[in-house]
Amino acid sequence: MSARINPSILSADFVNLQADLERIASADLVHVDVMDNHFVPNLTFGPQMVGRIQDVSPVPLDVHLMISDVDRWAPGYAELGAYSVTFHAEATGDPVALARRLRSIGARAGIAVKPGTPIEPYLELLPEFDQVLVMTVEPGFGGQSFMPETMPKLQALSAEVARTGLDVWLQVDGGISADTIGIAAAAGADTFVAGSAVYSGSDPASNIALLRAAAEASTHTH
Ligand SMILES: O=C(CO)[C@H](O)[C@H](O)COP(=O)(O)O
Repeated sequence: MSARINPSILSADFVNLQADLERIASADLVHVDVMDNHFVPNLTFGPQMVGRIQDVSPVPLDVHLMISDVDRWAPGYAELGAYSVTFHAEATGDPVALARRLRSIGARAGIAVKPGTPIEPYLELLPEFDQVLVMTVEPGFGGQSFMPETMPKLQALSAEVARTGLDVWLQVDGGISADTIGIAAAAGADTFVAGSAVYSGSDPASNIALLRAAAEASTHTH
């Protein structure tokens, strides 16, 4: 497996964002955390800012919407050219309709689940999605500890992907570091969001390489 590493710009310097985007040019995608201070108790930015990130980013955008009223707002992120748009299962009554809308605009459609949300209702819907994001912390803030109790959800998803042969990426987000990435990879994740672990220290490119190697080593072992 080739592990995808998507740095989260929640840990970047918002005042020097263009420079911090250029420092992660070796990443697969840039993970863009949109928060509305309603769905989660934190606030980042909206479509205008994401549009400018899209203009200058050296890698395509993996937009993670931690917002309410997602049926209204998500299509706009696809329209501005995001490579993928992920919304929370908890924020919509009709995830299939929204995923179809995102795909019709040209974005990859992703569905995310908080740590307390079961994955079983979504397993049979997998053909409707390009990626599933299993949150490994409560969404809202960077720098939290990885929750290993979320791993059975990845194992269930991974088994379903293997059974069906679908090309659905399995993403984890929260507390991913060189110490924890192998746990998620062994459980079936192939796409890894990391904020603190990428932007801590002076060399994000080395951190990305370290995370990629740790994920791939664990996948080959298991
Ligand atoms: O979605 C997020 C928070 O809700 C962030 O992407 C995530 O927390 C990344 O931060 P870290 O790697 O430091 O845990």
